Amino acid sequence: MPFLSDTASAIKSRFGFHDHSSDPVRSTPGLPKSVAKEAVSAIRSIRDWNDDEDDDGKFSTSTASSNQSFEFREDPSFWKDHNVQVIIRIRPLSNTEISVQGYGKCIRQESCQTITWTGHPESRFTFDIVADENVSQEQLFKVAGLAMVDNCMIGYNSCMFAYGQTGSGKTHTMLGDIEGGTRRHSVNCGMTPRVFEYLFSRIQKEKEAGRDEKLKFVCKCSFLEIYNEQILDLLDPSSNNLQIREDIKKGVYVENLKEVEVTSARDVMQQLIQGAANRKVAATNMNRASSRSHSVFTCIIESKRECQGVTHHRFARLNLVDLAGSERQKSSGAEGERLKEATNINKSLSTLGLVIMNLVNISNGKSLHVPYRDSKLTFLLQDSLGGNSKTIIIANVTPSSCCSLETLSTLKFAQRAKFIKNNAIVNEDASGDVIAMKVQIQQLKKEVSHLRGLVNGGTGNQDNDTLAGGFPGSPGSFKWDGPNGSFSPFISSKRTSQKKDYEVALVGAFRREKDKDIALQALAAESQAALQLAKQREDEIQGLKMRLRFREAGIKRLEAVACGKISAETHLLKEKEEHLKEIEVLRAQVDRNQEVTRFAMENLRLKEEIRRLKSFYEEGEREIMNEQIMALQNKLLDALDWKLMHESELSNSNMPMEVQNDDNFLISNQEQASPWQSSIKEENEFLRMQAIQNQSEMDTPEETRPLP
Ligand SMILES: Nc1ncnc2c1ncn2[C@@H]1O[C@H](COP(=O)(O)OP(=O)(O)OP(=O)(O)O)[C@@H](O)[C@H]1O
Repeated sequence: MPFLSDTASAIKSRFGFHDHSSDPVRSTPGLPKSVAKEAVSAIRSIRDWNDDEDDDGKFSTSTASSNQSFEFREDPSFWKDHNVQVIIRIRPLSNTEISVQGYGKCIRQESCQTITWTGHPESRFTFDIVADENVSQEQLFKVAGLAMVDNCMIGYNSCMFAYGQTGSGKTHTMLGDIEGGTRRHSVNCGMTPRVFEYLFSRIQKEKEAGRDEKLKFVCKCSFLEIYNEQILDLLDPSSNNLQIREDIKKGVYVENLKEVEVTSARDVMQQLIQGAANRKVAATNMNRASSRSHSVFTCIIESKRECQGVTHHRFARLNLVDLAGSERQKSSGAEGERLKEATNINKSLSTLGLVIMNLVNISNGKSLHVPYRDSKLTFLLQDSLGGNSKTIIIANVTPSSCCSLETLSTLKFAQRAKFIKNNAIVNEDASGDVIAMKVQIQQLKKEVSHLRGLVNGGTGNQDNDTLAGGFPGSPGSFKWDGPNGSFSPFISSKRTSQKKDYEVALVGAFRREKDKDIALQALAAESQAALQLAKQREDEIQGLKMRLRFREAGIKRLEAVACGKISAETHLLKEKEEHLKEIEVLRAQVDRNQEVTRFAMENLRLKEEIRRLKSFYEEGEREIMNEQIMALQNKLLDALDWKLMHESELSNSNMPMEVQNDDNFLISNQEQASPWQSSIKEENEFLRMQAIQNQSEMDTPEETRPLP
């Protein structure tokens, strides 16, 4: 079983550190170039981030002491194919739990992805990652947080939810020890500070790498709390009951929510500490625990890159959400504000559950309304649930058997969430000054025209902006032939003959296909006939049985006649009646005689054969054969003409000049040569007549041809 001592190398390989150090993008084929470029810089940043990591070695030492641990086995290309990731985080047993319930546990981890709830009945769950109690804050960040920041840098909206019952470790996961500073100061600092430390280190690297591109980043943070279906601004506690608005341009946003520009992880830490303190004060003032409210820390990351006069604008929203405790709030006995609070907390979480359930059903093909607007939380985070976002859900559980049912409920929630399908897109657009755009359009036009030129004749006239020559495949257009785009009349005639060959092949193929169809039909008819034969046999057996019964009845009657029980007359009448019936049965059998069936089948087959031959003759190949025969005939006629011409020349050239001018002598000379010449002539004439006759026969329709 794999141990966490392997985790560091697993994480390294996940991000392609050792194998593809020179070309890290190779592990993610098919990425667009810009995204690939981002990935390269992301991986470089991770490497740098990893290099100055002070507790890298601690993974193995801290986990070596554990009983049984599992490595994180996340697919390196996970976010390329998925938009929602569900992680289970198991926290260690607390002293209180040990004192109440001892070391009894309600869950058993089976692998780095599976976990079994050991209650009754035992239930096994599979998730993207199961992080056991030995997984440190740093490890969890490296598996979940790094990728989330990378996604944001590419321009994807990202969201991380911490879900679980009170005390299961949500705040520990999302914030952890923030008073102690970032990871450099405290091993217990949670996801949020680590995320921002990494985010700003990446921004710094990007800026350094793209100095010539005038790269600018603007990050703005906000921090809010939803309690009792009311929104409180944690960065400005004087404004509460803020309203959620929706705008085509902005999407869903909180009106009048304070946004603070941050330029470093330290800035973010300040805001986080400030917000957390305000949350505590608000909770004390209202006499309630902070676990009854949801907190949402949002950072909007905008980047502007100027390149050749065009501004590329990228935008990503990062939401880090610490949800209220998922246990059911007791409303029995509660009155007034407490009752309202219990109802609202249940409402927001049950709406979250319903939204997830409906999203799962929708992904299974059902058409359902998703009640995003039924709670402030789901309305605000609707993009993160089934929308334009890459979302991570960390479901926190306690292993203690004293919280068995709550843990089961969290596992079930997480299981459902696994089926949510988001549709994340890169938020990017480009704008620029008109002249730069025009230049670009002009260049693109030239490129298009150049390519068209290549397609239409190989000259690739760059200045030709028109569509001269037509599109490839249109009549009169030439096809591009090979990389040099050559074209010649020889190729054209070759193509024509090739075309003819293809036509011939096609006709043959069609004919063969038709033959097969006919053969299939014949087989079907044969099987039909066989079925009929079987039925006929069945009928025959029935007939024989009937005749047997008649015979038995006859014997019985004869016995009765012998005993004097019935008269001979009655017997004969009955016998006659039965014989008539038997004759009917036999007649029916004769009608369905085997021989008849065989002949019928033979008949059927012959009919098909005739049809097939007829179609073969009438279609396709008949014409081709005719054409071929005609071509041969023509060649024969040409050859004969040539032969005749040359023979007459030959005979003339054999004569002496003086003799040629003498008519009498010519005649006598002709007479001299006549036996040999006339036989050749006759032969030629015969062949010529034969050829002409053949040709006229070919031209005459079949029906009108005389019978041989
Ligand atoms: N993975 C962990 N490792 C060590 N300690 C943990 C871990 N998870 C939680 N704890 C500790 O458990 C206690 C409860 O955790 P935490 O306050 O984060 O729970 P919570 O789910 O946020 O509760 P609430 O809903 O009340 O805010 C804290 O003392 C925390 O330090």
